Amino acid sequence: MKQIDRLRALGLFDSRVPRYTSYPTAPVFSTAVGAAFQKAQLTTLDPAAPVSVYIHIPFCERLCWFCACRTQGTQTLSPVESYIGTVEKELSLLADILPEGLRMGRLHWGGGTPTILPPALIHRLAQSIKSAVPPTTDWEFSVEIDPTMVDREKIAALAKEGMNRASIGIQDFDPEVQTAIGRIQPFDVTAACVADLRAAGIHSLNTDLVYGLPHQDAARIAETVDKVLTLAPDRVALFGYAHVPWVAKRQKLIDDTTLPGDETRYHLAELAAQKFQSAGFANIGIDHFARPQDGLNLARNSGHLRRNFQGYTDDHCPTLIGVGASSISRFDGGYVQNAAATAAYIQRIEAGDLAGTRGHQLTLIDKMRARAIEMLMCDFRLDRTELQHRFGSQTQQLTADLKAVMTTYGDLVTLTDEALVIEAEGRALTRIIASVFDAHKPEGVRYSQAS
Ligand SMILES: C=Cc1c2[nH]c(c1C)Cc1[nH]c(c(CCC(=O)O)c1C)Cc1[nH]c(c(C)c1CCC(=O)O)Cc1[nH]c(c(C)c1C=C)C2
Ligand SMILES: C[C@H]1O[C@@H](n2cnc3c(N)ncnc32)[C@H](O)[C@@H]1O
Ligand code: MET
Ligand code: SF4
Repeated sequence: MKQIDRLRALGLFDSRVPRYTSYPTAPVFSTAVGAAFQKAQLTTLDPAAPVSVYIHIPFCERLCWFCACRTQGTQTLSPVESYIGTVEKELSLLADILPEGLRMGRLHWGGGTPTILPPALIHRLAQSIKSAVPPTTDWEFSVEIDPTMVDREKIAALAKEGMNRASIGIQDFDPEVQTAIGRIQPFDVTAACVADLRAAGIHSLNTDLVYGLPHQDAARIAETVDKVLTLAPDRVALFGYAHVPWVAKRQKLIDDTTLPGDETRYHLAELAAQKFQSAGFANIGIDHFARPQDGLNLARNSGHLRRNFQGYTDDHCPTLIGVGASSISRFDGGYVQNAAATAAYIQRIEAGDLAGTRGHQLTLIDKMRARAIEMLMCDFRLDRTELQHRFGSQTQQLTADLKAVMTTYGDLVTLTDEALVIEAEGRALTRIIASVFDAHKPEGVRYSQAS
């Protein structure tokens, strides 16, 4: 049987499984966990362990039709300015309850489009964050940047506040693909943005690409990859297009008859991956590539690669504090998500409350399954020895799942007393294999395709 037919028979094109940027995944969160839990977790943080901070900016000037991120369109700055005022109030609520001496090891601004902020607002927001949670001396500050919505002044403002990593959205350079996703982004504009970021001292530059977009074919994705290579990024994310118009309503603007079929989609991903490998990039997890000396590859090589809401990371801070509408915090005890709609978030903060509305309290078994799934997503290897060391006899709970994986995926995986390993030919099935260890699969949630 051809490899692709074998993968098809095992459900590659029919399975609908999460991307496991957390376990349990966000759709499983319940309203039983909210602001009270958030407050309890924040007040009891260990001040000696630096935290990561994520700031969500849910605004874009343009709304790309393919995009599944939580964001809203705006043509004026007034809602953005008033939102930043609310974020500052949330930061001061946090400062009131966080333990004395706590430091920020990582800061990430995402969205939406953080670069919709003019320089004055960039400075204001950065200062408010630093006064709520002062940075460590070796902190990292990364920002998601839309090359069509940024200029030298904004980059200079971000660099002055300490930005040392950046991630730019590219998706695809082909004009017909860009038209079909409602996102026009000339190569020249992107290249100028990259030059400005490098001149500002960015040492780790990521580019986001998407395969499976309307009208994409082998020649077009190959040309996009060649153009991306001329920009010399340090990291590349190559996401499979998630067509979920029932979640992201704006995707209804995409004519689904122009989407590449399952096999084409698979070959587009393979082709792009091969080109990045030939250019010297290392494979990172299921959908990232990194230069050998980039932190992401160093983390992978030393077994320190982790998965969080932004995808793969070398962040080692145990706690993530999410600030802004819909942002998710991760504490040792569990996850809390702020009110998702911007209006509801503003109402909560302006009333003087924390904005947590949904979440999940982690049991010991959840933590073990979370780590098992993270290891498969990061290393294609579930290290039984590590789990045994951390979770003792609880690991027996995984025996039936390990057996089920062996029965179904047979020669694509290897099971020993030390580890379950997904072999190279089986890696396309990683999300599906990880889902065997998911004990919280929700009823009625329709995830995107697994390939
Ligand atoms: C920044 C971009 C994206 C974020 N999520 C997605 C992208 C591309 C993709 C995505 N997330 C979800 C789905 C649907 C189910 C699936 O196919 O896996 C898709 C296509 C689910 C999801 N992820 C988060 C939440 C809250 C949900 C539930 C759906 C919803 O209510 O939106 C977590 C989450 N996703 C993103 C962020 C910034 C985030 C946490 C704050 C962005
Ligand atoms: C933050 C990054 O998420 C990716 N992104 C946004 N929407 C989708 C989607 N529907 N499917 C896959 N990737 C997506 C883009 O590459 C963006 O730059
Ligand atoms: N909004 C930016 C862009 O599209 C960053 C990636 S999408 C959150 O380029
Ligand atoms: S891709 Fe970026 S710019 Fe486009 S809608 Fe999504 S967040 Fe906004």
